[in-house]
Amino acid sequence: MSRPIVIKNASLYGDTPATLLIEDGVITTVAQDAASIATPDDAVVIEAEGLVALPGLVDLHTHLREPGREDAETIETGSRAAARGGWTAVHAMANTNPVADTAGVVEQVYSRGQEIGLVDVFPVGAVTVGLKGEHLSEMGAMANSKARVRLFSDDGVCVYDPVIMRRALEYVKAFDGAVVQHAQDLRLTEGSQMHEGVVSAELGLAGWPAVAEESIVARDALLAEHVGSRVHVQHLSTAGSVEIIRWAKARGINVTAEATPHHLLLTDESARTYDPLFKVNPPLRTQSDVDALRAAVADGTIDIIATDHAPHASEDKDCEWAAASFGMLGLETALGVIQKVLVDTGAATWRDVARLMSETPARIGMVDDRHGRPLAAGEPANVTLVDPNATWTVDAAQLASRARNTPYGGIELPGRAVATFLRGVPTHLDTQLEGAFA
Ligand SMILES: NC(=O)N[C@@H](CC(=O)O)C(=O)O
Ligand SMILES: [Zn+2]
Ligand SMILES: [Zn+2]
Repeated sequence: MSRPIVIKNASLYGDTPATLLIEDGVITTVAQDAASIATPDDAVVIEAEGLVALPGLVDLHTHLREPGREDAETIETGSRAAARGGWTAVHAMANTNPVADTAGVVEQVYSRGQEIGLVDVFPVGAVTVGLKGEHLSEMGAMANSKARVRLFSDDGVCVYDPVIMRRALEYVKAFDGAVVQHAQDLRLTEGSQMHEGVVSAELGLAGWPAVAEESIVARDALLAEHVGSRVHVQHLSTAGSVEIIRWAKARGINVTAEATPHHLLLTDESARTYDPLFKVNPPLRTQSDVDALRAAVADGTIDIIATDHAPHASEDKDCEWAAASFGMLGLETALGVIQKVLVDTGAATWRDVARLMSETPARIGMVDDRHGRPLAAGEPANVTLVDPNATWTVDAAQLASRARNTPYGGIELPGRAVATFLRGVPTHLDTQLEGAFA
C-alpha cells in the first residue's frame, strides 16, 4: 500500500489554493484550509504553493511505434515521455507493424501499457485492414476485447473511400464509438512536402493545399450527419477547416476536432530552414491559419488539444527534406507550448486547459471513466502539478522519448509538469520534489 500524499496549497485549476489528501489512489479530501486536514503520520507532504493542479492529462493522439519500430519509440519510453509531460492516459495510434487491426494486437498494446504502469495506454483500432482503405477491420472484436476500443482511425492515411467511411461510421454506432479521421485528400496531396503557398513556391517544394484537408472535413461531417454517427477530426490545420467545423456544429452534427500544439505555434516559414524537424502532416500552415486555430480553441469550436507525438528514428529525420518522414515529438513539450500560446496570451485559462487536455479528450475517448474527472473528494487521484513560473530550454538529448525529433530544441518554454500522479502513484517527479518521496 502506497503512502498517503498531501498536496499542500496548490492552485486548483489555476484558481483558489487548496490542499488535496490522496489515500490508496483516491482523492479523499479537498480543503481550502490545509490545517483542517488531519495529516496521516506517514504522509508525503508536497509544498505546492504556486503550482497549478490539473486533472491528469489525456492525449487522444499519440504514436508509440510498438510493435514494429521499437528503434523510434517503445510503449515504455513513450509512457515515460508522457508521464514527464503531465499525461496520465494516451491513445495509441494504430499505424504500427503489425497494424493494430485485430483484437490480438490491441490487447497486447493495452496489456504492455498496464504492465509498465506509467500511463494508461488505450489502443486506437485501425478502421481498415492494414490501413489499406479497402476492407473494414474487425472493429467489433476490438471493441469487445479487454482493450475496449472505442476509437478507430487509419491515422497516417485518410479513410479516403466514402463508402468505407460511411460503413465505419455506421458500425461504431453499435458501441458508441467514433471514427477518428486524418483528413487528407490523397489525390490532391500526391508527392506533397509542405503547405502549398508562397513559401512552397519560393522553395520549390511540392505543396499540400488547404483544400485537401477541408474537402475531407466537410465530406465526413456530412456523412456523420447522414448516418447519425460520431466523427472526430484529427490535427485540424487550416482556417477553412475551422469554418467547416463551426458550421457543422451549428447544424447539430456530432463532430469534434483537435488541434496540435505545433499547429498553434509554428508556420510554414520554418520550412525555409530545410530542416526536416519541421516536416509534418498535415503541414505547418500560415500565420492566419495559426490565428484562426487559436481563436477556434478559445471559442470552443476546436474541442481539444492533442499532441500527435510522432517519434522517428534519426535515420528517418537526419536526411534531406524530401526523403525525411513526416512527424514530430510532442508529449514532453505540449504543456509548455500551450501555456505559451494560450495561457500567457490570455486566450485560455488553466480551467480551459483542464477541459482541452483532460476532460473533453477523456469524454471523446470513452474508454475509461477514471480519467478526465474533477479534482474532488472521491475521485481517482490522477493529478498533474504544473509550475507556471518555470522556464526551461528544450534539450532534445534530455527527452525521455527514444526519438530526438523535437522542433523545439534550444527554445525556451514556460510551464513544466513537475509531478504526475496516476491513481495516486507518482509517475513523474521533478528533481525538486523527488526528495519528498525519498
Ligand atoms: N503526423 C505525422 O506527420 N506523422 C504521423 C502520422 C500522422 O499523424 O498522420 C506518424 O505516424 O509519423
Ligand atoms: Zn494524421
Ligand atoms: Zn498521428
